[in-house]
Amino acid sequence: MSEIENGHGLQHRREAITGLGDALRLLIEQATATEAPTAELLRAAELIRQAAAPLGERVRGRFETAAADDLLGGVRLYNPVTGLGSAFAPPLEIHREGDVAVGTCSLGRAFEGPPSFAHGGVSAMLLDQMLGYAVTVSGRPGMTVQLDTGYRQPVPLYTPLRLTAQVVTVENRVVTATGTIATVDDPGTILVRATGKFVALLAEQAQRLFGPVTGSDR
Ligand SMILES: CCCCCCCCCC(=O)SCCNC(=O)CCNC(=O)[C@H](O)C(C)(C)COP(=O)(O)OP(=O)(O)OC[C@H]1O[C@@H](n2cnc3c(N)ncnc32)[C@H](O)[C@@H]1OP(=O)(O)O
Repeated sequence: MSEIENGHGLQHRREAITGLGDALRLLIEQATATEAPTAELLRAAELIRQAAAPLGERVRGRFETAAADDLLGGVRLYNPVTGLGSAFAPPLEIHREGDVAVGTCSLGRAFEGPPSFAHGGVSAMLLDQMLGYAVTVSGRPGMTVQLDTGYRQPVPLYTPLRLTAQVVTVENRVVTATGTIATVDDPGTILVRATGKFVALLAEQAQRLFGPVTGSDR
C-alpha cells in the first residue's frame, strides 16, 4: 500500500511537494544571485548534497508518473513551467478570463539571458505553456508542432509579468493559438508575441508516444 493510500493523504503530500519546491526555488535564486565568500559556496554545496541524498533513495523511472500527480485531472506538480514542486518553474500561474488564458509570474536571476533581462528561450517556454493551456481548455488538446516567437522588447527580470493566449483557428487536427508577454504595470506594451500550431494526436500516435506511461501497452 502506498504512503498516500496509507493515510498520510494526497493533499498533505502535495503541500509537502510545494514546500520543497518553494525551498528549491529559493535555493536556485540565492545560488544564482549570490556573491557570498567562496568558503560559503563550498559549504553550501556539501550541505545540498547531504539534503539531496535521502530524496534519491526512492525515485520513479522514466515512464512512471509521480504518485501525487493526476494526469487526466491536469495536476502536474513537476511541470517545468507551472509545477509548484519544480525547482525550475517560475512558477507560472494560469487562469481563464473568458476565451483568453491569462498567466502571471516573475522571473529571477536563473532565467537571465541578456544582463537584467530574461533569456529568449525562457520566453518561448512560457508561451508554449500558455498556448498549450489555451488549446487544451478549448477542448482540442494537442502537441506543439510549431512555435514562432517575435521578440519586440526585452523581458525584465524581477518584474510581475502578464501573459495571454487564445485559440485563433481550428483546421482539421491543427489548432493555431497566439500569445503575448507584457508587464503587469504596462499590459498594453507587448514585449514578446508567439504563434503556435498544435496537432491533436491520432489514437495510434498517442499509443506510440504515451503507451508506456499510461500502461495501455501492457
Ligand atoms: C492544461 C495543460 C496544458 C499543457 C500545455 C503543454 C504545453 C507544452 C506543449 C509541448 O511542448 S508538446 C512537446 C513538443 N512537441 C513535440 O514534441 C511534438 C513532436 N511532434 C510529433 O511527435 C509529431 O509531429 C506529431 C505526433 C505531433 C504529429 O505527427 P505528424 O508530424 O506525423 O503529423 P500528421 O502527419 O499526423 O499531421 C497532422 C496535421 O498536422 C500538420 N502538421 C504537422 N507538423 C506540422 C508543422 N510543423 N507545422 C504545421 N503543421 C504541421 C499536418 O500538415 C497535418 O495537417 P492536416 O490534418 O490539416 O492535414
